[in-house]
Amino acid sequence: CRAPVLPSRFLGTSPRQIPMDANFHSTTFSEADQQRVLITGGLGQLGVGLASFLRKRFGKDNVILSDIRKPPEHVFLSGPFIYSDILDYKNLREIVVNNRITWLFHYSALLSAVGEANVSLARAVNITGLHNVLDVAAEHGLRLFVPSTIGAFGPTSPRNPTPDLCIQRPRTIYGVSKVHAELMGEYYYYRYGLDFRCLRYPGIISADSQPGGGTTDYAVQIFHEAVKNGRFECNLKPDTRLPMMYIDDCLRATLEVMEAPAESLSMRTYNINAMSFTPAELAQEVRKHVPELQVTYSVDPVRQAIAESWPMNFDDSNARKDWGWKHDFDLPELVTTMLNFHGSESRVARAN
Ligand SMILES: NC(=O)c1ccc[n+]([C@@H]2O[C@H](COP(=O)([O-])OP(=O)(O)OC[C@H]3O[C@@H](n4cnc5c(N)ncnc54)[C@H](O)[C@@H]3O)[C@@H](O)[C@H]2O)c1
Ligand SMILES: C[C@@H](O)[C@H](N)C(=O)O
Repeated sequence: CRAPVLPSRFLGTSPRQIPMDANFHSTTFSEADQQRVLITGGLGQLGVGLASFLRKRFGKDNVILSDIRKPPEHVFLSGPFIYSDILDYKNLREIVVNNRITWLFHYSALLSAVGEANVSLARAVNITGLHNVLDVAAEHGLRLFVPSTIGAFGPTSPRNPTPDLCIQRPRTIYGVSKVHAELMGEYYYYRYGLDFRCLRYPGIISADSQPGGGTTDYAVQIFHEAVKNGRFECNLKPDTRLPMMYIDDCLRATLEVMEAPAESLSMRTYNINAMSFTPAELAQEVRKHVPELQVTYSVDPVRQAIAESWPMNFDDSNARKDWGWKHDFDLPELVTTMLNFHGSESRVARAN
């Protein structure tokens, strides 16, 4: 039984509690249909693509991208951008109120490898920042999406395949903070009625954005290097198997779970998957198009230890059953799409 009574931090200067029968969504039906979206941490590998995807659905001006970094010109010109530090609770609340936000996609985070290099910052951004986002979302009746990751599992989880519900004892601050996010989001759902939705992403592969310091980054970098100079030095061992997904599938899954009817969701946190491969298998597929590609291995012990504690294959049968998740890109389509993008980019660069 859910009791939407919010703790006193909500409503800031007015410490009154919201009664049990409060109507969080005071908008009319037609207003509710037109979402106003905020994306935090939007200048990383995934946020700009998400903004462009959501703008096609909700209109350019209804999707606000935010970050603490300065946006490149093409991003600044492509739609609304504002500064938002998720560690600043009042600023976050002001943005939500002034822009009448209804949906929040919380992408700010320090990823697995950079998190291990700066644990206190990762703890602040990934845990304190999440608390701010949860409180603002609960206070203003937002639908909240928080991505989790294959990194939310650890060496004692079943790794091949990894189901939705199993032991989660990750050994990185990134993984610990993501398990915390999953549990806090679910707690706010049961305790306060927050419409929290969460997908555990595999390693995401994108053509026009750079990864932000994770363990799966090699699977993006190999394409840049293969096209640019025909050589790639991989920081994981050739037989390290990890679940992966092309960015278009990831962004589509994110919108699909946000639009799924509440009654179709038997859980609040779902695994999603597309493919699973090793560096050697990826290199072999790339060589079908770039036969001269040479791959050498110079293993980063931090990333290798992380990868060896993560799932090898992801069981996403609940997402497929509950809300019809289905990926489009397997390894051959991924490689062709990535090489087409980088090939045409380098042809343009050579022509200029
Ligand atoms: N990329 C992947 O492979 C992958 C896989 C699984 C889950 N995820 C999750 O998806 C989300 C987006 O991932 P990404 O790859 O785009 O990450 P990223 O590291 O590329 O970008 C994160 C962004 O957060 C911003 N940020 C840092 N501190 C902030 C603060 N105090 N306030 C506001 N913003 C701040 C950074 O400036 C950066 O632009 C993350 O939560 C990540 O955990 C990503
Ligand atoms: C898998 C994911 O969460 C991220 N790409 C990382 O490697 O840290």
